[in-house]
Amino acid sequence: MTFALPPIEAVTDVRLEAKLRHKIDNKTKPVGSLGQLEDLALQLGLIQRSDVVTFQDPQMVVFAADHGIAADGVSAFPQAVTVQMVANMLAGGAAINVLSRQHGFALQVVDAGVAADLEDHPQLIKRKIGHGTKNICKNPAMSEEQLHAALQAGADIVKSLPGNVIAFGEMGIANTSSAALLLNRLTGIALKDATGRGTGLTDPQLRHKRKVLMLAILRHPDAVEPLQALAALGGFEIAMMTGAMLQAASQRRVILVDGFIAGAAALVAYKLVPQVLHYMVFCHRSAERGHRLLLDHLKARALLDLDMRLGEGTGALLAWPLVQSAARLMNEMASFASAGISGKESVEAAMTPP
Ligand SMILES: O=C(O)c1ccc[n+]([C@@H]2O[C@H](COP(=O)([O-])O)[C@@H](O)[C@H]2O)c1
Ligand SMILES: Cc1cc2nc[nH]c2cc1C
Repeated sequence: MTFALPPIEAVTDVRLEAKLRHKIDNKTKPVGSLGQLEDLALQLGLIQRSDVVTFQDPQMVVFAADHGIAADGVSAFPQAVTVQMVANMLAGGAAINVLSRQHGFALQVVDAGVAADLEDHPQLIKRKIGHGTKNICKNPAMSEEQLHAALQAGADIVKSLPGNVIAFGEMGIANTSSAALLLNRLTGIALKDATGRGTGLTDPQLRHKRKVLMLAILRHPDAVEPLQALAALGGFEIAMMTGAMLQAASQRRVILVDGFIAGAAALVAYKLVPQVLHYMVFCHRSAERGHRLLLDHLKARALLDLDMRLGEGTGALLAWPLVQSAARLMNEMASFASAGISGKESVEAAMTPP
């Protein structure tokens, strides 16, 4: 089975963009004074092809999987934490549960490739591609067949979910290693700079991680195209998020991107279909070293910078009130004309000698 890249429309409607800019610029505020929220309002309007932005049934999806490279001591935590944290999420106790409840997001957890098997649960979507990836220091993470199955599963999951906003999070011990390797391979950013402390490595542990990742990258010299790199260096959750993001964009849904690992999936999706970027809101900048460089590469600016590095989708949901505010400001704020407020033209006229 080969995953067919879904068609994604660019949101470049010049007339609509002019209309939206006019609406935003004529609101009762100095032009540009709502800063990044104005760009966000414009983006939301372009995605929804309307100057009134509405959100329905927001979805939070956490993709979980294990990584063979965890055996090489690249994470501060053991592989078993992946399944344990999935169980915590299904019991309602993880940070992402708290934030999903707070912000009214329906939460689903996807078993994309957790090493252990999980019991059925109403919030668990079982799409296991394998029991963890192979150790990428020795082998490609997954076969081509597994890669395409993961991309397709991600797209299927999005198709099965309602709503027009979807937030992407993940859980997978050692997945900052895959994210760093993908960042290096797809952008040329130095591996040393792409590699960070993840769940909290000490200095000597970080040095060890860098050595291990150098071996891993040298093991896959030919995996240069995005899909080849994803199969060789990625993870089941990263590949599934990539397919899911592409599908979400093809359905013109707003994509809320969490931290470094969700960002790596976004990067792969962008390298496959650049227009996908129009649908993405980069919600926060993680403390993980490579995330800043990843966002710079995408010329993206995140909404929040709170030194967070948890993953799960937590940064995405913390930014949600800002996304809602951008929409409401666009929808509800008065214009100079409707409020009867003088524009700066009257001052300019007074300053011009008759
Ligand atoms: O989202 C981030 O930016 C982020 C940064 C560092 C760590 N994490 C989370 O921590 C795990 C990966 O860290 P590590 O050290 O095991 O590679 C994984 O479960 C991620 O959700 C997440
Ligand atoms: C406890 C814990 C919770 C997490 N949530 C996402 N990644 C995580 C990694 C660890 C180690």
